[in-house]
Amino acid sequence: MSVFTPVSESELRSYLNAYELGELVGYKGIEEGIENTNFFLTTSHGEFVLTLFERTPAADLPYFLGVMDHLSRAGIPSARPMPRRDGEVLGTLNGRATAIVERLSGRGVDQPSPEQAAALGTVLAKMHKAAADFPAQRPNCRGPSWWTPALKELHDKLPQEQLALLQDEVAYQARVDQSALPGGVVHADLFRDNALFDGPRLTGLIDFYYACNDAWAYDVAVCVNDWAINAEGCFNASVYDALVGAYAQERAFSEAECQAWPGQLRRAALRFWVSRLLDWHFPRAGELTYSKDPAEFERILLAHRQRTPQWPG
Ligand SMILES: Nc1ncnc2c1ncn2[C@@H]1O[C@H](COP(=O)(O)OP(=O)(O)OP(=O)(O)O)[C@@H](O)[C@H]1O
Ligand SMILES: N[C@@H](CCO)C(=O)O
Repeated sequence: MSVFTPVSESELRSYLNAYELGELVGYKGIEEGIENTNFFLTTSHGEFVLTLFERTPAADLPYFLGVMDHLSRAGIPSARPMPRRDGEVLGTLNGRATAIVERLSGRGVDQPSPEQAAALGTVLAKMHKAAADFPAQRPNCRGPSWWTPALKELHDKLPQEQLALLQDEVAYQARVDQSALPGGVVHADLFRDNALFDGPRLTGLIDFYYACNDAWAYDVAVCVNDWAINAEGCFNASVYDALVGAYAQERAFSEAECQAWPGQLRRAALRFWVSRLLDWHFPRAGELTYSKDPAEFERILLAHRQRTPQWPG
């Protein structure tokens, strides 16, 4: 259950006075999601999602909401933030920074078909191109300056073998030159639960709260690790081919990206292995939600270190 901050009907009615979204018809807490408090809202004007930001740093919210707004205006299926009467997209409710965005149709997928993976690849490449003129910048907060102290924190929690693997991978990543890779705004967390589908049609990209400026190939690698590789580290060849093939058709990888591809897959695996280890060993006080299994990403990283696929093409 992920309603960390309850909201009463009267609090919500009063909060909605700041918007031009009509009368409240109903609302319901959303159980999925482990970072923020989310509600589905129905008003006389339509369907929306209300988010009370619990963990996301307030200073970054204008960037995230700006990216969503920019992309939805460019025809990418991301939820448009609803402006308040004063023109702002952020408000405060029960002590939390709060936003209302449009509710997108569709549902997440657990086992994507090649068709759905291709739809994701196409939209991801379009998203990268559409955000190329987004003016604001935000560095990736899950890079070397984050995982180096994270490993120190984890030092006493992990067996020597895991620590050695993590340290070796961090050392490898430090030798990779990212500067030659083209990039821009990336989603950076586009797992299966952050894409909504209606059958084969991709109807929504959600949860832009790790979006940042980074290499585009890294964003593709984050997707591949979750969409095309199972928890044992085995590739699903048809999903992989469909995803990267559709991406490449929309935006071809440069020579530098092709060469960097194996390292990007490893970087993406390292990032989520470390964040899951932190969530596992240092759960939030009062946490009621489950932590995701860190070992999945250990296996994925090991698989990449043993036999990484080259970029097809
Ligand atoms: N704009 C939207 N349209 C439709 N459904 C949405 C929208 N935003 C969120 N949802 C629903 O709410 C759920 C939780 O949202 P989200 O994934 O953003 O949660 P979170 O707690 O902020 O992040 P995380 O997934 O990292 O835990 C999603 O799984 C989806 O069902
Ligand atoms: N997508 C992440 C959680 C949210 O950042 C994971 O599966 O570890």
